[in-house]
Formats: sequence, C-alpha cells, structure tokens
Amino acid sequence: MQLELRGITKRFGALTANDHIDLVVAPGEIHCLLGENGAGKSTLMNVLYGLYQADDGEILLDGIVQHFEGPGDAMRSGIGMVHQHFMLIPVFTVAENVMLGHEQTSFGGRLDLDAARKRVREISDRFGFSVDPDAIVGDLPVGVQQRVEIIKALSRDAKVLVFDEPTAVLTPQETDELMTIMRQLRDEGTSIVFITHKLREVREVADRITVIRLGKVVGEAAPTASNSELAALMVGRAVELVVQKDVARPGAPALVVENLDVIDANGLKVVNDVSFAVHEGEILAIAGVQGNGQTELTEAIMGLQPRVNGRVSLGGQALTGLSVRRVLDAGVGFVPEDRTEDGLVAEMTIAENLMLDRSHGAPFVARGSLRRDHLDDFAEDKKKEFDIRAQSVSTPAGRLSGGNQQKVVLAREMSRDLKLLIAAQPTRGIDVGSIEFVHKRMVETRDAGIPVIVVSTELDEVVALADRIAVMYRGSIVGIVPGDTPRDVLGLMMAGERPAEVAA
Ligand SMILES: Nc1ncnc2c1ncn2[C@@H]1O[C@H](COP(=O)(O)OP(=O)(O)OP(=O)(O)O)[C@@H](O)[C@H]1O
Repeated sequence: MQLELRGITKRFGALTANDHIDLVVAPGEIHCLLGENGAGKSTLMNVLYGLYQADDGEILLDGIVQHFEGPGDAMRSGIGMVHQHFMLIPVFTVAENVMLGHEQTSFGGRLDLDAARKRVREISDRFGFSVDPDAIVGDLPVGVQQRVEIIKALSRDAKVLVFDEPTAVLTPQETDELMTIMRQLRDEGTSIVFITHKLREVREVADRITVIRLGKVVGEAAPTASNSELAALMVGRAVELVVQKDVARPGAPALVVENLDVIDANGLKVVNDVSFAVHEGEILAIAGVQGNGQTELTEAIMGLQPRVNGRVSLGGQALTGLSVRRVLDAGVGFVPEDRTEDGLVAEMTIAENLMLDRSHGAPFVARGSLRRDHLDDFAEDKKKEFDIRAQSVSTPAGRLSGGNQQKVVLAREMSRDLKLLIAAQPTRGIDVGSIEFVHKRMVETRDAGIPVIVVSTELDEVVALADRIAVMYRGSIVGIVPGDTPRDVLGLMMAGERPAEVAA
C-alpha cells in the first residue's frame, strides 16, 4: 500500500513540531526518517497513527484521503506501529497478547484463542520468527517481544509498518535479526517507515532516506551516502563521529570494587565475585550483551541493590551500605539506563528535574526557600550547553522528545561536583550531533582527573571512549583489556571467552 503524507502540520501551542511535511512511502520500500532530537519524527508518526490530529494536511493510502480519529481507525486502514516501549502484557502468552489487540469481531466473530495461536504460528513460520504462541511474554528476551509486536501488527493485516527507534533496546545480534525481518517484510510488499539515530542501520537497510530538521523536510539522501554526509544533513553542520582524545594519564585508584556479589529477588547471584578498580583520569567501559549483570553492578555501587556482598570504596571512603542519597552526596554522578523509569519526573519542569537529588537543594535553596531565579539561570545555561530543545526551562520533562529527555538527565548528572561519573547507555536515543558533545564532555571529565565508568552495549561507543574495557558475561568479568582491543576479540569475550583463550 502506498502511503502519502501531504503538508502535515502539527502545532503544540506556539511550537510547530511538523511544518507542512510531505512524505511518500511506496509498497516494498524501507523509508528511513532521519533527524536530530526534537525534529518532529515521532510527532509525525503519531499523526499517522491517529494519536494526534494534524492541524493541517492529509494522509492518503493508495491515493485515498483518510480520516483517523484514533489508532483504531489507523489500524483498520492497515497501519501498524512497533513501539520502543512495548505495549504487551507480560503475564499473558504471545497468543493472548495478539488476540487482545483485536476487536471482538476478529477470528471468526469471537475471541478465539486457538485461532490466535494458529495465526501466530502462521506468521512466525512465514517470516522465520521462531515465536512460540504459548510462551509467556514476560519470559521472552526483548528482541523476541519485539517480534510479538510485529506479529500483532501483521495479524491485523498491516500494510504500512512504522518502527520508531526499534533498535535502541536491542542487542547487536537482535538488531541484525530485526534488519533481516524488515527486509523480508519489504520484499513481501510492506511499506516501512524506519526511525533510528544509528547511521549504520540506515545505510544497511534504507531504500530511501528523508531528513527532517526543525519540523521541516530538509532533503533526501541516497542510501549510498556516507555516515559523515548523513550526519551533516541531519544536524546541519559537520560532525566528529569518533571523538578525538589524548592518551589517558591515570592517577591513583579511585573507585575500588572487591569481591562484589549481587543477589536478586529470586535468590540468584546476578553479579558474581566482581573486582576491579577505576583510576582517577581514566574511562573504564563495561561492555557486554544486555542482561549480563552490568545494570545490577552499577546499581550496587549506587546503593540501589538490597542484597550485596563485598566492598566498594571511593577515594578510600567506603560506599558499601550507604543509601543512594549518601552515595550521590559523596560526589557520584549516575546516568541510569532507563531515563523514564529512574532518571526523570515527567510532570516536573526541566529546571526542577535539573535540581533533583541535589542535597538539600544546594545551591538553589537559601534559608529554606527555593531561589527560583538561580535555578532558572542554571537551567538556561544547561539548556544551551546540552542543546536541550524545548520552548523553555519551565516545560514539563514529559513533553520533551526522547532524546531531549536523555539530555536533561546527562546535564544534571554531569554538572555535579563529581568524584566519579557512572553513565549507563549514556547516548541512548540521542542524535549524532549530541553524541559528539556528550562524548567530548566525558573525555573532558576524565582529563580533569575524574574516574568515569561507561556501561554500554554499543561497541562503537565502548571503542570510542574507553581507556580500558571490562567485559561482563553472566555476572562475571571475563577480562579487563586495553581500549584498543580489536572488536572481534571483544565480541568473543562478550560470548564468554576469556582473553587468554581468545588470543590462543
Ligand atoms: N505532547 C506534546 N506537547 C507539547 N510538545 C510536544 C509534545 N510532543 C512533542 N512535543 C514537542 O514537539 C517537538 C518534536 O518532538 P518529537 O518527539 O516529534 O521529536 P523527535 O524527532 O521524535 O525526537 P527524538 O529523536 O528525540 O525522539 C519537540 O520539541 C517536543 O518537545
């Protein structure tokens, strides 16, 4: 089915998020939508999916003008959306989830689990998804849950599929599998809109590329364009894709972790006897496939894990057993991997979010009352420095685009009086221009003598930043290797091989 958007305009108060956007997506085409944070990509897709009503413009399917009052109308007309935060019910089976997405009239006039099961199996077989209709969704890896979302859309006969940053939460292998699935869907005639900030993915699957900036289409790029060409088109200037940095001059060990175990709610040891040190003026990257204990390790350092054995100290001062508040007060900046869950309060303004977790509100509180002018000045500075795209510092954080929300968390955590910075997936969802800035800031932090831990599942990021790399596998560190270790060696270590075995 051919999708055409004509002159779509969407305003939020004084802000024009989409300004007369034209876009044509042909059947059997993967059309990438590129643009910096806040450019208006998700807004455009929400208009297409009936979540927002356009102020102006038309949506046409095979040349016929559509009127979508809500997602139900869009779905009935053949539009499917694969969300980044899944809309699945974890305690239900795959078939039950797929069935739930249907109206009462589907599957022969009643809710019929057998029919849903059969449909899941058919679609799964057709695309080689290997999804078991009776599996409980919550037990499935993220990549498979995403396939359930795709099956759900296809079971409703979606002819146009929108993927809004689908790879942000996937492992590299799951990403490769998703790329294969997208190609298969395309070859069967599905029209695909694909939003991503990862240029490698764009170059791998795109048939056509449209770039939007500040709500307007600024041009098309050929799929053969280089990463730097794509980056420049998106951001409107040349971007340094890999940050330049001098050799580290590490000082004394600052953060020392000894024999750390973390036991989870089910009594499983998810971090197993981990020991390492991070020196002043050094970036240690913790690499690994998502779910190998990295999250629990950083949470244990922060005082966020209840059952921990072993010792953690910073500059000789014990952190073990301290509350999160006290760890933050000791000068630890922490960028959590899930900004919406742990990083921000959506209802609070940008300025308020920037002062969260500051001990006693200092320096914004004087004699018990908030110095709003100080806070606003500080917030204005950070907004400029971190290029947070928003109407004002009084905008609620929940109204920001995903990438701009991430920048608020980064701005807050990197602006503390740091003794240690721990950043998990720091550049998730942010555009290439902002990645350049954040990476530079991390190197500057290091050069100021501060120890930095970067947890990342992105090898590009690990290799760009790390002075040393600790690779985690099943709760243990399989090895700590130099920052210039070849990627294939890192890949093998991420699958559990020890460096000595890899070298042999
Ligand atoms: N519900 C809303 N109310 C007010 N403003 C909004 C709302 N939704 C989005 N915006 C604003 O519209 C602009 C476009 O946001 P959008 O989410 O479409 O950007 P995006 O291109 O998807 O960015 P990202 O790459 O960061 O996800 C932003 O300035 C955002 O703050």
